[in-house]
Amino acid sequence: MKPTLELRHVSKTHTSPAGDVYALREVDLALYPGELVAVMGPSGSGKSTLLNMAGGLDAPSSGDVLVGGSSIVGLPQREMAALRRTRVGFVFQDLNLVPALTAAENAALPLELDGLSTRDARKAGIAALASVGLEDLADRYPEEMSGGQQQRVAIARSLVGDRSLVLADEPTGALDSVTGEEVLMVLRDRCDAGAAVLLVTHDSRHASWADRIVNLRDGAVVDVVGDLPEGAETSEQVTS
Ligand SMILES: Nc1ncnc2c1ncn2[C@@H]1O[C@H](COP(=O)(O)OP(=O)(O)OP(=O)(O)O)[C@@H](O)[C@H]1O
Repeated sequence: MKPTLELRHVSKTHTSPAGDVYALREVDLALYPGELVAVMGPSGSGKSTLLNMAGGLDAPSSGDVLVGGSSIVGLPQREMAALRRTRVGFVFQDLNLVPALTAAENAALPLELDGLSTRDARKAGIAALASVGLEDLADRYPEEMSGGQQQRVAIARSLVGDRSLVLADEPTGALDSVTGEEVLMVLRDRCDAGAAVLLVTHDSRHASWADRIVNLRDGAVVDVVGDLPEGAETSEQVTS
C-alpha cells in the first residue's frame, strides 16, 4: 500500500527581523489510505505549518511533499489550485461555508469550480452530504444548521468527488464537546471508508480516535504513538 501523503525531511524556516524561526525540522511522515493520524503538540510547535506544507498552502524550505506519489513542491499555482479542488480537502476550525449557498451547493463547490456541470456537481454534493449523514438537509443554508451540522457540510465539501485526503486543523475547536465528538466520528467513519485524514488537535480525547498520534515539539517529531498499517510501504520501497 502506497502513502496518500508523504513528507520527506521537511523543514520550514521563517525569516524575521528577530532572526530565523525553525517552524519545522526534518519532519518525516506518511499517511496511508484509511488512516486517521492526529498531530499534537504545544502552541507554536509547528502543527499548522505541517498542515500547510501537506496541502501546498506554503512551500517547505527543504525536503519534499508528495501527494499520491507525486511531488507537489514547486507546482505552478494553477496546478496547485487544481490539486486542492480534486485531491486534497481542508477543514478548518471556523466553518467557512458560503452563507448564500445551500448545504448541497457548498458541498459541490469544488467540483463546480473545477468545471463540472451544475447538475453533476449537485449529484456528487448530495452523495457527499449523504456520506456524512446530512442528505435531508441538502437545501438548508448554513445559518439554518447547527455548528456540528455545518462542520459536517465542510467535511462533505472536503471529500466531494474523488478526493481522499483531508487536512483538518482543529475542526472541532468551535464546537461543544458532544458535537465535537460527533464530528470526529464522521471523520473516523470516512477513514474507515478509505479516506486519509491528518488531524491537528489539542484534545487528547479526539486524538484517541486516531490510528497514530504524532507529537511535535519545536518543529520536530518527538514521539509517534501507534503503528503503521499492515502492508504500508516505506519511503525507500516507494521510491525504488
Ligand atoms: N509567517 C511566519 N513568520 C514567522 N514565524 C512564523 C510564521 N508562521 C509561523 N511562525 C512560527 O513558526 C512556529 C510554528 O508555528 P505554527 O503556527 O505552525 O504552530 P502551531 O503548533 O500550529 O501553534 P498553535 O497551536 O498555537 O496554532 C511558531 O514559532 C510560529 O511563531
